[in-house]
Amino acid sequence: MNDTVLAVNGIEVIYDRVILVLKGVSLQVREGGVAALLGGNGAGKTTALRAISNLLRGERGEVTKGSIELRGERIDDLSPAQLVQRGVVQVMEGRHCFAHLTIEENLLAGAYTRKRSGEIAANLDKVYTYFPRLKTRRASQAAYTSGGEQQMCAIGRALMANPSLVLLDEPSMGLAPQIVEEVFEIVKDLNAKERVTFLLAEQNIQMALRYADHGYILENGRVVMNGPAPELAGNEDVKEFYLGMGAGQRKSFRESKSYRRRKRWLA
Ligand SMILES: Nc1ncnc2c1ncn2[C@@H]1O[C@H](COP(=O)(O)OP(=O)(O)OP(=O)(O)O)[C@@H](O)[C@H]1O
Repeated sequence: MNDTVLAVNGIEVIYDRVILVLKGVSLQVREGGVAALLGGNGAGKTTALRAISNLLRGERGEVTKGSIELRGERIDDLSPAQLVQRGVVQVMEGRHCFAHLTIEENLLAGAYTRKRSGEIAANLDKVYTYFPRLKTRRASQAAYTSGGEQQMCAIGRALMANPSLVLLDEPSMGLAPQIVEEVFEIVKDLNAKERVTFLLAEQNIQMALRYADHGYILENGRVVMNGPAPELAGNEDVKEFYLGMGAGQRKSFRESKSYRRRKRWLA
């Protein structure tokens, strides 16, 4: 049985017609899974998510090769709004709540694809069940809530559209470790109880690998390694280069010892 919900097949992304940022990225996300796209600053994680949710055009970016499929159907030409209708919602990096609206108004803004008020009320209740902090802060203006609450609001707002696949860009950004953990625990809960599939982009590789079931390590626009999360977390190269557990500083993942050894094997 093929349980792949999202398949990205060898995509190339170019910004401003000349800046080649993704150089043939492929990945799969299975239905009900939590996949993590991992890598440092500028690796191309956000670009990959923008390509999937068709948000590149506003950035003068373009997918120039490859294809993207949702449950076996090409979605490359669908608008972000059509993607939301199909259950694909992106939570952008940096939270992007409407600062002057209250938390509840922000959440309701995420329900614009829903027509029935009963359904909207039920979704709001569901969001408050998963994010009790948001319920407490429902009447507060988003600008005056904490970074963690704003991140929760951004995820909650995405959930108001009843998504089956959430693309979550750097949920840990700028948050204290304890709050990051709280956010990831909620993601885990939503995944387990609501069967929401997640593709998350993260620099916090250690944390992401604790919650994801599969990871893709992106470096300089290419997937340099992928595998089940526990395997990646235990991998010597990953530990050495990304988790800071090895000796010495390396400039690139490609320089870590066994990666080079493996390349020779594969050559
Ligand atoms: N709109 C743009 N125009 C030109 N180049 C861009 C644009 N957006 C991103 N880039 C470049 O693409 C590369 C990948 O950026 P991207 O934001 O996808 O990386 P990232 O892995 O998400 O990193 P970060 O965690 O810092 O956001 C970087 O070199 C960046 O400078």
